Amino acid sequence: MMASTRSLLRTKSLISNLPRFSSNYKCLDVSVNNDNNITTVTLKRPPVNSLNLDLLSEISDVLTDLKKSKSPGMILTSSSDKVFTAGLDIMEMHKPDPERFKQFWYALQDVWMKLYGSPFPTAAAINGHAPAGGCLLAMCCEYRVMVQNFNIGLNETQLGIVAPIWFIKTMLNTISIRDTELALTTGRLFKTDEALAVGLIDEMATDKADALKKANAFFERFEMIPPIARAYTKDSLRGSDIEDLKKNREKDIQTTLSLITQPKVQQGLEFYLALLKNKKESAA
Ligand SMILES: CC/C=C\CC/C=C/CC(=O)SCCNC(=O)CCNC(=O)[C@H](O)C(C)(C)COP(=O)(O)OP(=O)(O)OC[C@H]1O[C@@H](n2cnc3c(N)ncnc32)[C@H](O)[C@@H]1OP(=O)(O)O
Repeated sequence: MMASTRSLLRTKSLISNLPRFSSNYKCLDVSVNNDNNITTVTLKRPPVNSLNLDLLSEISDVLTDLKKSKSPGMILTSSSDKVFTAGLDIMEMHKPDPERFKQFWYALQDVWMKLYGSPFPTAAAINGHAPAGGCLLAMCCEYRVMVQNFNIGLNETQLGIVAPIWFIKTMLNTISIRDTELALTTGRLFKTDEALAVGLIDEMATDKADALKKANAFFERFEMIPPIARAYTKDSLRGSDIEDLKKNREKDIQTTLSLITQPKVQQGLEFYLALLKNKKESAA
């Protein structure tokens, strides 16, 4: 075979393996780094990237595309300069329509299973606050770099809600049992340096560019590691958590719906929403 034909075939096979991303994402920017083929997925749902059904569905789709295309890795970050994501969209939980809530929760479960269990390596460049569901997404990644002077943590109890067991398992996969218990029962939000001290993040960064540089450097660790060995090892560590949710998926949806619709929980959410609004008014 002529050298030029061989190189053409190689190029064709490379092209067919490249991730094909929908250009129709409304709440995400997706770009591939030409130097290392790592995909950066940027959350882009102003003002605070709260995770509603639309955003979760798009994240789920992009994770499917990355898996199909055998991506060498993904970085998750935000287009905001102060919020990574504010967690679940409280409006999806406040006076929810039951059918919509079920779809919303199903989409969240999907994102968790795909991100926590992704065969490709993942890093979060956390360039802003990451409370609750924001912390969950970051913890699903294998490596976290966080810009100084922001907050991260599972603060659900502060809202009068309970973090589901799979949120808890994700934190247990990240920090110690003791620190998880203290953090969850008090709904603690860690400052960046405090998060580093307990191992909730792996590195601090001065700004987003520094966070992206450090996140990109993480993937160099796998250059000499066969992807299949890497993926199986990750699955050995995380797979049983995912299996547990798969088995209990419907029950998890029903339990969450019945908890979230309790009058006391709804009052707590209303109070919390009012606090957010008051904060804005008193700052003005
Ligand atoms: C019962 C068991 C069942 C279920 C368990 C459910 C698990 C839930 C996990 C979650 O993720 S719950 C969500 C928890 N999230 C938070 O506690 C974060 C709340 N937000 C903030 O603390 C702040 O907004 C911020 C630090 C992220 C950003 O602060 P700042 O930049 O100053 O922005 P504002 O506070 O002025 O917010 C702008 C705008 O956005 C609205 N907003 C904020 N967070 C959310 C949210 N999570 N969902 C929906 N909307 C949110 C906020 O009210 C403002 O709205 P305006 O209309 O006043 O502009």
